[in-house]
Amino acid sequence: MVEPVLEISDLVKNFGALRATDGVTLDLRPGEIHALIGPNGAGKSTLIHQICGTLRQDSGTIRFAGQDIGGLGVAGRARLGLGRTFQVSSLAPEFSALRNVMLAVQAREGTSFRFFKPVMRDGSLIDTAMAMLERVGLTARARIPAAELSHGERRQLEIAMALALRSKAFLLDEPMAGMGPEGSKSLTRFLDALRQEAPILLVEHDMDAVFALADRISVLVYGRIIATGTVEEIRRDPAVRTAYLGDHV
Ligand SMILES: Nc1ncnc2c1ncn2[C@@H]1O[C@H](COP(=O)(O)OP(=O)(O)OP(=O)(O)O)[C@@H](O)[C@H]1O
Repeated sequence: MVEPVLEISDLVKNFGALRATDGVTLDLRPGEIHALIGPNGAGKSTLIHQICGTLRQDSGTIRFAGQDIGGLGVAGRARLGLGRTFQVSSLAPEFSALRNVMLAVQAREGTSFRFFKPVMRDGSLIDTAMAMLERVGLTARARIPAAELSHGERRQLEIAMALALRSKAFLLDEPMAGMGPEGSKSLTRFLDALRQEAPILLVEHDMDAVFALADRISVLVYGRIIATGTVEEIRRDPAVRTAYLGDHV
């Protein structure tokens, strides 16, 4: 079998008396979109935060690109190629789309964030960043401050930044949230192509997008994975229908 890019084993996270992650085991394989679905409060965001390092697990292991990343912080994991976009955006809102991507390119190359001026004069950095913006369809918006971009455009910008970091896996937390039907459709097409770049762990409530994109789906309920399978397997699973899908199938 092909080696997974990301391997989570028996992960546990408690918030006081609440077990938000209850023995989660899942993996992400090269080239796939693995969707993580489940009701509100099931623990999806908590899991993503433990993978990217903003929360530490109480027990269990997370292996990424062949190594145990449990001891690394957010920056160390990002340097290894863990690319993420969040429900709450991590963009610098006052900077242009182009400058945000340039900072990501710079971070990949290990240059300090402080030297903005020389960076803006570096033609090759601009070219690299513009190429990323072109990939996500934001060329015409390159000089617009991130704060003035639409919600959908900000999501595309975050993906351009993840591309700039040469991510080996993408963690996407509800990328469709707040998008209109057109935005969702075009983001779905984009994510479909993005999986060739790196596999995607996709947390998403939009079931049209999940069913269109996912190679595998895991269903999280009360911090536990109750089923993992293909779209058809998950649609048919009686426990999943009872716990979550109901009318969605
Ligand atoms: N920092 C925290 N302290 C205490 N409880 C928390 C904390 N973060 C999350 N929780 C609780 O952990 C559980 C899982 O929350 P989480 O946000 O991970 O769920 P989710 O599946 O992402 O939900 P949604 O689909 O609404 O985003 C919830 O009961 C939530 O109230």
